[in-house]
Amino acid sequence: MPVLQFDNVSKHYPGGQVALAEVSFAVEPGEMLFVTGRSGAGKSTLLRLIHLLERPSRGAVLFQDRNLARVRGAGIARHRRQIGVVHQHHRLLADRTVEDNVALPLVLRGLRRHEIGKRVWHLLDRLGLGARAKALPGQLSAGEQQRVGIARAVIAEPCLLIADEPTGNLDPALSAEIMTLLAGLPERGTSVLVASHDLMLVKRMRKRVLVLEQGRLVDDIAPEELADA
Ligand SMILES: Nc1ncnc2c1ncn2[C@@H]1O[C@H](COP(=O)(O)OP(=O)(O)OP(=O)(O)O)[C@@H](O)[C@H]1O
Repeated sequence: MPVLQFDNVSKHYPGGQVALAEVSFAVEPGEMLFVTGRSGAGKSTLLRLIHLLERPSRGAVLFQDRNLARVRGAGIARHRRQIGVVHQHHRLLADRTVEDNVALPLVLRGLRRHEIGKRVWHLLDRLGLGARAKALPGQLSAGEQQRVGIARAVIAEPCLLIADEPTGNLDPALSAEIMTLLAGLPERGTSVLVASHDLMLVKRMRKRVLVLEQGRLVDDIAPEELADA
């Protein structure tokens, strides 16, 4: 069963702007893929539909075989808890330590303090952030801040991780590092969907690539096709 499926999805914003037009694709458990395209191609809209910040004008978005059109009210927060989100700007809480920021999704799920501490420290260690656990976000470099943002997004082991331009404000070397982290970090079984306009960087990752052009899905490139890119 795909973790995520877009079935002929169109999105028109009020005012008539067509952001997505008849987009169909499926994402399997554990798959990593990129969505790329120029500014305005519809990448953010696609992610916003998954996170229920927008609703399709036509067609259906299915998450684990469930049509999201049926998810309403309190179900929206429940749905969002199953998805990890990495933002372009990390959106960490400035007055909380790295450790507390990463712990937050587990605190919201009501896990015991001891269990939270264990999981947070284990993940921070894997990310090379162990020594920064007690620092405030403002005391970290941009790359470190983004790594903390990723840690927070994956700590609760979501079945889907989505990232909108996660390297938007980082230099090329750091961008590659963050993309590699996104590809390798999630537990097995977590699917990862990353929106990025940086086609060169995306191609180098050798993963499946969806290409959007003015809201249309014009290409769905398999990793094998990128072997010589
Ligand atoms: N809230 C909105 N109201 C009206 N039009 C919108 C809205 N959000 C996006 N759009 C339009 O929909 C189209 C797709 O926008 P979207 O933000 O999804 O593209 P994008 O590929 O993520 O672009 P970028 O890389 O610049 O973030 C654009 O033409 C945009 O102007």
